[in-house]
Amino acid sequence: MFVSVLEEIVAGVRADLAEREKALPFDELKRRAAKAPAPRDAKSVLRESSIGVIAEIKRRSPSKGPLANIADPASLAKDYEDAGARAISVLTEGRRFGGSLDDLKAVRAAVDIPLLRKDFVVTPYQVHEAREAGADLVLLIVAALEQNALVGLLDRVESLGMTALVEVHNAEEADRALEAGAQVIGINARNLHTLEVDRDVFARLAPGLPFDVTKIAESGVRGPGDLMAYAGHGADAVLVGEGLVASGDPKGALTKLVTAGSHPACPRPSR
Ligand SMILES: O=C(O)c1ccccc1NCC(=O)[C@H](O)[C@H](O)COP(=O)(O)O
Repeated sequence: MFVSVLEEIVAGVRADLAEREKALPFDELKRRAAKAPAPRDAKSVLRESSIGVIAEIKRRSPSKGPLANIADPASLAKDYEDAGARAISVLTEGRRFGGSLDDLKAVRAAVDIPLLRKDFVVTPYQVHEAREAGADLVLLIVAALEQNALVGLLDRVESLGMTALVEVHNAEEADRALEAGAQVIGINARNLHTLEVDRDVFARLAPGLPFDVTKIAESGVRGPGDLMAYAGHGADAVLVGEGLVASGDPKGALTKLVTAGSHPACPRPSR
């Protein structure tokens, strides 16, 4: 039987999750999450009048292997914040991306802008973990979730005051995201089953989304030209990992993107 990359990742995530659930009962986790400082209003931050950048902390990936030796994620996050990132994405998956919830906690202590827990969230337990670690946004990948689970997790994220970034890669997934009530939709250029990157997916799907849905272009941004192209197709923000962490100068690379995004010649998100 063919097992896709996404299915393999989710199987590992579930195994690791079972260990954490044994170590910390759900009720206790919920109590701790309820005591965390209130989440930031990421929705408003992502709907400013110029295209924004969500800068990602990404050590390695299934598609590229090792990308960057990030010994101090808090310091990288501070550089991102100083360079004008609108939000920071922290990959917390350990096996394939080398991330952790400790990374998220360290980043939370270092910056004030909204934080995304970027992981393969399949249970409510992970949503409360995200809140406890200080996340303001939680990624929900439509391709990894049955519709009932997607609806339940989205509701859980919002009931904790956070924002769900609901990720899609094709028209059917976009319909499912809208039916579930998603208000912030990430269109990922990367097919998570095959790892192929097709930057044209955003241009194909974004026009079919309602104008009041916030649209994030994910993956494949390697420089200002890609950001400008996504802006031309109506993106409110781009989510960038490899193009920053593997550049040798993440702060400089982000500054170039932010400068391009705020240039008068850069198309503005349409409202
Ligand atoms: O990056 C991967 O290889 C990958 C493989 C399987 C599932 C998810 C994967 N990446 C997560 C992401 O969506 C990206 O980290 C994010 O969009 C940034 O992409 P990029 O700028 O191309 O690093």
